[in-house]
Amino acid sequence: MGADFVVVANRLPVNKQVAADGTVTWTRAPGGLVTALAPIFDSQPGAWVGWTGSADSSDDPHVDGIDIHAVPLSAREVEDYYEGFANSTLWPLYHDVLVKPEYRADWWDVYVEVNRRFAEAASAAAAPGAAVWVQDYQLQLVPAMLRELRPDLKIGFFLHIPFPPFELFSQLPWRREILEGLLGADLIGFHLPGGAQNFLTLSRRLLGAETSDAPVGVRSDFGTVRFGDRTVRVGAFPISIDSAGVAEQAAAAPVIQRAEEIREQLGNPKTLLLGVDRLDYTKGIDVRIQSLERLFADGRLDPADTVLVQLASPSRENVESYAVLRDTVERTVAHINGTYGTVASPPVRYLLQPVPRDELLAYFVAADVALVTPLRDGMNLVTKEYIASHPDLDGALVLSEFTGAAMELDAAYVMNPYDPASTDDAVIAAVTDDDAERRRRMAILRDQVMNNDVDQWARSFLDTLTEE
Ligand SMILES: O=P(O)(O)OC[C@H]1O[C@H](O[C@H]2O[C@H](CO)[C@@H](O)[C@H](O)[C@H]2O)[C@H](O)[C@@H](O)[C@@H]1O
Ligand SMILES: Cc1cn([C@@H]2O[C@H](COP(=O)(O)OP(=O)(O)O)[C@@H](O)[C@H]2O)c(=O)[nH]c1=O
Repeated sequence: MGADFVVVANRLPVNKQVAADGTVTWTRAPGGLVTALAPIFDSQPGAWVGWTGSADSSDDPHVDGIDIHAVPLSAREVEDYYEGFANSTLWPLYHDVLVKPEYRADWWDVYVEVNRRFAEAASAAAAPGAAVWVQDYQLQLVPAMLRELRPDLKIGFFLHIPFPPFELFSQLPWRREILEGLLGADLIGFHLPGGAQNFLTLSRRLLGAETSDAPVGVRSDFGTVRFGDRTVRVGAFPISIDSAGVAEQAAAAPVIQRAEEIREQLGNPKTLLLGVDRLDYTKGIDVRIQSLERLFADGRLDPADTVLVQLASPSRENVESYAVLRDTVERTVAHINGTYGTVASPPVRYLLQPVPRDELLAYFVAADVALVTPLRDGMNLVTKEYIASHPDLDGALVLSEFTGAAMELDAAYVMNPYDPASTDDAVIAAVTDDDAERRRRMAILRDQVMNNDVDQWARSFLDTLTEE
């Protein structure tokens, strides 16, 4: 039978709970993608193909409204496919080579094998003529593998991270295979027109494919690649959040009360700065902490009335570059607190734990300034969540120009994370500008975020994929 709509992603949208008596229950994970696709799953039979997140697990999760197809991964596959090729080769290569990508043929072989398994699971899950939407860099070979198994399907692919230019992508020993894998799709989506443009150039220069010349627009003016006897469309679809949902949750009385409590617990500082990230070297956590140290040293900010809360969620902990980053961040935090703090009031509060949704929203509400300073980031949803949490137009956003979000949110205090002066000046302006200027900027940011939500993202991609 099969489903008319199938999502294929590295991770399944499920949470596992084990009761004291060992009973296991599964719930839908409240992530962005599953929220965006919920109305689509509610209106037609839908399936989701993905990994549970645990190695060597025989878990077979069930949740309401989505037909879950778990793809099990062995411990060795997690090492070679997920930590290896996905996160030690592709992730750094696609993020401006911020750390040196490792090119290993044994990792590549396992990446191919795991992608084949995902393609087979998707093929088994899909009804005749179904729309299948493949997600992200972990699964770039799935479109072509799936097309070979099921030429009847409409296949879409969306890349959630930046797509690099010719000069960087060409380093990859398997560059042709990746492009050919992606070109199995009918529609390939990127966050930004620049990523789509890079893909067109690479298809032309590395595969000799015939490509369109006109600039790619946002949700419009799609590019084309003629590949074999098919024409593949290429477009820009910037992802967003459930803007109204976040705004509503952030305005709830318990969240507001918790926000006040947080400020009180921090000693009611004049300025509360906030960073919220996976602990990833792309996120520029070190950039903002070093800026704070300079601003204290130069006397431009007073450590007695400024607090930075950095919430860092552990990520990819078995990958060495992540361990190195953790060490750097923790040494810098200790240095600033040792130099500029007192025992009772260290200026940097650092938490290395995933923070649950409601608690996170309370931090967004509480913060005077959000510091989003990545060296490179596909979009950065935290940015949009912070904006949606400030209906009263209080709050200010310092935003790196190297995030996808910066294309839409240029009313933020935009900074260059590679330029210490630009970073410091943006932080100071966000902290010291008068209320009128901060509110003027926040009003423009809110207009953009509230009028462009994740539902629009999903619908615009899927409508484009399925239109005749
Ligand atoms: O699954 P993990 O290895 O734990 O990593 C978490 C996710 O990180 C990446 O997120 C990206 O997608 C966001 C939404 O489009 C975007 O805002 C952000 O800039 C990207 O970094 C990754 O792409 C996902 O596949 C991971 O699940
Ligand atoms: C640190 C932290 C984050 N979240 C939530 O996770 C996502 C992060 O999305 P973003 O696009 O900013 O970046 P990556 O996908 O990680 O590269 C966002 O929705 C955060 O609210 C969380 O729930 N808990 C955490 O501790």
